[in-house]
Amino acid sequence: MNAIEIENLTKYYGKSRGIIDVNLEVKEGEVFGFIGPNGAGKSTTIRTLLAFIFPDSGNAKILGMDCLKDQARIKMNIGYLPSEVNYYDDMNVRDLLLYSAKFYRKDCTKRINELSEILELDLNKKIDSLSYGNKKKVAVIQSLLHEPKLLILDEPTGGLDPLMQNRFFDILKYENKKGVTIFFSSHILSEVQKMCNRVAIVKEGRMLKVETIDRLRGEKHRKVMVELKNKDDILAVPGMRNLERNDNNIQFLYSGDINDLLKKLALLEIDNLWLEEPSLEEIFMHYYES
Ligand SMILES: Nc1ncnc2c1ncn2[C@@H]1O[C@H](COP(=O)(O)OP(=O)(O)OP(=O)(O)O)[C@@H](O)[C@H]1O
Repeated sequence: MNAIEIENLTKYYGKSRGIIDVNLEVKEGEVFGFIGPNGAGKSTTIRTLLAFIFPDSGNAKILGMDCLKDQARIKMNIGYLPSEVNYYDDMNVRDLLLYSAKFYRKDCTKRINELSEILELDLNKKIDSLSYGNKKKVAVIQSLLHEPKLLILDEPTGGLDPLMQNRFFDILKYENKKGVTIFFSSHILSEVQKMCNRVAIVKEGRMLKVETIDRLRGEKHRKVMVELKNKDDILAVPGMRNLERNDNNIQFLYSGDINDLLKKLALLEIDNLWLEEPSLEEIFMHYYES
């Protein structure tokens, strides 16, 4: 079964575009990344899934349940971490977490204690007195305390320092090993690379591509930098893209046969040559550029 199924989902805010015709399937047990620049439509997709806002057209299912009709049942089975956390309350952290646990009709005390220990969060502190990062930890625990089958995380690492980000990722890896599906949005490629099996790329409200991380890497993109002796020489090989040229220096991404490239290069006088593995950021860049 798919943990998430989105079909032709469209949402406008008045006349302005939120998301257009988004289709997506996330399989049970996957760690799925949802990546795109600011304003691409990640949060809109997630908020529509959670029925915080309503789509203009299309539909979505979570764990086989309809996102609009079955939203109460869905909320019992998923954990959600919003990108921005806001708490205004003079409760202490423990009471707030126990209060949210009541919604699930479960005793979550042990789990709250374990998670707060891993994240070094003092449960006796008043929620109002916490820094943003510590409030984010409260939200992380809130999303996990009832042992949900699916975690929906909207830019989850914002506000957590690098040590806590690592602990958080360790928690996610552990949960995933237990079978929990994880769907998380991010504009930070390295964290997607670290965590995900598959990734969907979203741009200007539309889905551009769904790809496995292995495939993206396996497409054998190479970053090529050539310093030519003669600035008028031309280098053109099928498979070149993101070409940047500055007098004698040429830089591009190459996904063709390396032998074809070497044959072309052998015809030119070259001062220097670098071949590198591009970062995912560089591989993705052409999806983001028009
Ligand atoms: N409440 C709103 N009213 C009007 N337009 C909105 C609203 N929320 C989002 N939008 C618009 O919808 C589009 C998608 O925004 P969304 O927040 O979903 O993107 P995002 O990918 O989550 O970006 P970010 O990383 O900046 O949160 C943007 O053009 C944004 O301006």
